Amino acid sequence: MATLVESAKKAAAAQAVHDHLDPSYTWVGIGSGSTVVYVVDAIAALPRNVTSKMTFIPTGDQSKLLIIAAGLRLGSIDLRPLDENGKVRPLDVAFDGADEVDDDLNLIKGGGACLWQEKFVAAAAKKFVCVADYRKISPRLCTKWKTIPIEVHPLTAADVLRELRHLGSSEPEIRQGTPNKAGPVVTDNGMWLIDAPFAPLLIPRDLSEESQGKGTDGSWEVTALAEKLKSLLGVVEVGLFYGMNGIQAQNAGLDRQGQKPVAAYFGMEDGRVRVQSPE
Ligand SMILES: O=C(CO)[C@H](O)[C@H](O)COP(=O)(O)O
Repeated sequence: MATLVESAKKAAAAQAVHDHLDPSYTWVGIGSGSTVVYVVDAIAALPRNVTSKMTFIPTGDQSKLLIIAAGLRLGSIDLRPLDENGKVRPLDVAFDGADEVDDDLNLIKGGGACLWQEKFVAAAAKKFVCVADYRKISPRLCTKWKTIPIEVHPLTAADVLRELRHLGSSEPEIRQGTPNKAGPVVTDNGMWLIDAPFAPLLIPRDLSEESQGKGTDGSWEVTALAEKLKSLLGVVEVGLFYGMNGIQAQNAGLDRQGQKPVAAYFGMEDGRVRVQSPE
């Protein structure tokens, strides 16, 4: 029998696919993790004449195998077509899970070690839709999921750990593959992951104009911390999804800048699905 959490994930996935996978779409991003399995199930259950017109772009080896197993057409993020103006055509929609979602739709991702490709796919989509269960809802990031996953080049890991301690992360650690692999987890991109604990992060409305990205107690605002982490030599990507969503970025005339979802779907304990949209 499905557990409460699994039923919640499944309900959220079904609702998100129903609401956001328009039959006219042709390019669809598929994220990573256990919730995305239900997204793929919901898509595979659609009529074949709908899904056969679509190409599915994975965010790593797990989703690549899911797409193939479901009999859907596999594409690759680096093989997107160009539009009539020579610009790379955005994905119509991308679905992915999250480890924590705050009041402002900022996310922590990377619990499944796929964050770099996940961010590339999310940022390449007009609409990125987050699918999760009730455990992921949180007013501020690093409240329930207490560490930020950071993908680093292995040669730089020791230096990045030192820098993280300077930035206020208590005891950042290289993620280990135990018990399935001796030594560090190696990502789909051949990198290592550092899990960096931080005090709960702030969102812009917590701060005054002159705060410069930090609260009076020294806690970081999401964007300020994400940009600081990204600036460290050897950091490939940070598991904070922040800033604008794809639609907001397009409206601002930007390409590939949207990282936040246009909506987060949460399966709840009582069987309902709660939808969180930008305020
Ligand atoms: O970011 C991720 C993988 O890197 C996942 O989307 C995240 O960890 C959520 O996973 P799950 O659906 O299993 O809870």
